[in-house]
Amino acid sequence: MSASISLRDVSVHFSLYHGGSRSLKRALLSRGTAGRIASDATNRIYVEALKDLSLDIQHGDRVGLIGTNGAGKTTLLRVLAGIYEPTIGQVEINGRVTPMFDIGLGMDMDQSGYENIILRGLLIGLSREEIKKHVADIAEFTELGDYLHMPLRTYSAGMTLRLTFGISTCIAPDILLMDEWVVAGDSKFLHKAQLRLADFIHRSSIMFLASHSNDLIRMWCTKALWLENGCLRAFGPVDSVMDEYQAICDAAAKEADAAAGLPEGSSLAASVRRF
Ligand SMILES: Nc1ncnc2c1ncn2[C@@H]1O[C@H](COP(=O)(O)OP(=O)(O)OP(=O)(O)O)[C@@H](O)[C@H]1O
Repeated sequence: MSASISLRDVSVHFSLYHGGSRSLKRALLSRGTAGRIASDATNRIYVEALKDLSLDIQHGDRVGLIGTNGAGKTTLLRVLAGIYEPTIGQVEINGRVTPMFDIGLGMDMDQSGYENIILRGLLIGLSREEIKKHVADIAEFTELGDYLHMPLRTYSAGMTLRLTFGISTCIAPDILLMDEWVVAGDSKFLHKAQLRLADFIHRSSIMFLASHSNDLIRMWCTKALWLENGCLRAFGPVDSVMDEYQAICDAAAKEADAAAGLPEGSSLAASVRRF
């Protein structure tokens, strides 16, 4: 079966307040957050995290999600993972979705590493029989040894990462959803993880990677999807979308430098480029 994703007029709203404080409501609406905060006929105030998004993603697409802070990247990943239901619109997904962005999702701090392998395995759509076949491989990859018998609350953050990563990458994914932390690290473990990840991504049919790093997007993706204030600003071949995006980021950086009286190419410019 070939994997595919179709989104039709998808919007996601997060309710903020209902009725109540008029002054707070007025303050929020007047700020507007670039038009993101709205209210409906029943006085409900909400954020439009995604707005009228329509998309068709085909087998083989490796999609980089770009946009400034709050653009809607994580919300879109969560919609694709089935964590959020769209408030409006339809999502159709063919293929098994493997989310790799909420590291703690599906993990129980009071259960052992081995028990968590089963819990998270079930979360990523495996049956108990399938999970059992992968336990030895996951245990070997994590190098956690006897710690796998200990409760997760006794693990360091790095040990938890090894476990989560080992479990999530044990199967060939149809649709892989990632945040940049998965590919951006440079510790000894992450170097080892990158080899496994490269193979994992290669075996996936569709991949989404949300990142603020233009280099990572160009390295891993074939297409880029640019979100702006929850709306689709551009979607197409990675180089053409990234060139346009980078030009906008560079212009914003220049403007910020000029406003701050800094020379071009300063650290302020660099930080605007990153975000
Ligand atoms: N649970 C929530 N409740 C209320 N508002 C939310 C919630 N989650 C996200 N938002 C709002 O939705 C918008 C999109 O957020 P989202 O986290 O998807 O952005 P993002 O592009 O992933 O940002 P970043 O790059 O900073 O991680 C933001 O305005 C954010 O404040």
